[in-house]
Amino acid sequence: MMKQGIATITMNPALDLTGQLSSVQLGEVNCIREASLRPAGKGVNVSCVLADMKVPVAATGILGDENAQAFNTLCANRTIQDEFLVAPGSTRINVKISADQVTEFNFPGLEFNQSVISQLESTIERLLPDFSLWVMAGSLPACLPRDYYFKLISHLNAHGKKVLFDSSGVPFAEGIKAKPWLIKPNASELSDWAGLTLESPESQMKVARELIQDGITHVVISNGAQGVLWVTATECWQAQPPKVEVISTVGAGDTLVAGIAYGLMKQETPEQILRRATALSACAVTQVGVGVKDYQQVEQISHLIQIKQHI
Ligand SMILES: Nc1ncnc2c1ncn2[C@@H]1O[C@H](COP(=O)(O)OP(=O)(O)O)[C@@H](O)[C@H]1O
Ligand SMILES: O=P(O)(O)OC[C@H]1O[C@](O)(COP(=O)(O)O)[C@@H](O)[C@@H]1O
Repeated sequence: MMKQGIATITMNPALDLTGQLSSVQLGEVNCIREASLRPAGKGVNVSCVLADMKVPVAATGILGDENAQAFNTLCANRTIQDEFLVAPGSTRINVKISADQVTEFNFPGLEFNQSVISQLESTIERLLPDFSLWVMAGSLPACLPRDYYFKLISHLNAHGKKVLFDSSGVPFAEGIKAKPWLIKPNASELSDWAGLTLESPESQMKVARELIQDGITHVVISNGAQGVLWVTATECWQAQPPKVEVISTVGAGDTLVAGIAYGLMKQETPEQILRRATALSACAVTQVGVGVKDYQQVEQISHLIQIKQHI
């Protein structure tokens, strides 16, 4: 029987090695004040937030067998259905340095062969009857063809599934050709794709409407501290978070995706969905690592989100 839950696919998971210091001196020795190493990657992060919100969630993707344990433990601790496959080698480590701003180093990822790709595809096949909402997020490791998301999204679409897709660069450009149900580029990823500088809500809305005409249902554009613009064929909503203390912006986009997925799954109104999702992502930047740490803080911030509907 179909579960009321969400499945996530992370083709390129990562351990995030996060360090904090007051300022980075390029070309010098920089001593890190606080450090942490956590299992992450876009779909993994989305899964953590959803699991914290008590959504049944299954997470799949391909890990390196040398450091898969951290992900397996995360799934066990957060009650995430662990559907990860392993291939020989090490899952990549991405480095995130928080100083006056965050500098991120995202590494290319694991190399694996066709046999593990076939295992992943069989896993997806097995999960298909259980989940109607699928989140596919992040980069693609170099061993996969650049249009691999096109293939996966087309397959899920053919089975009547709703795909929430968040990627960048060529994998994003190729993936959206399959018309996922929802996409969540940030403003700069959308600008890169369009070959334009999309700074104003009006210019973003125009490009979003073109994508919608082409067959995508929801275009959610995230804009850092400036919030979110959500466009459908008939509506356009904008959310502005309040000013918050920023500790790390890593995982803010993934938290937003989780919040939107949650509200859509619960069939809430666009305003309810956007208010909570924006609050969740604003709270995410006040902490290191993803997850809902303080529900009261989310509730308080949700009342401070300014929502506007464009007519
Ligand atoms: N400085 C900030 N203050 C409040 N909310 C923020 C801040 N930065 C990000 N957010 C929230 O997180 C969402 C995603 O952040 P963004 O940086 O646009 O995504 P991505 O991580 O995908 O690049 C934003 O739309 C916003 O709601
Ligand atoms: O798959 P990519 O695009 O290389 O990104 C992976 C990185 O993005 C993150 O998922 C964070 O993403 P967001 O800041 O966009 O939410 C990190 O945990 C991870 O290191």
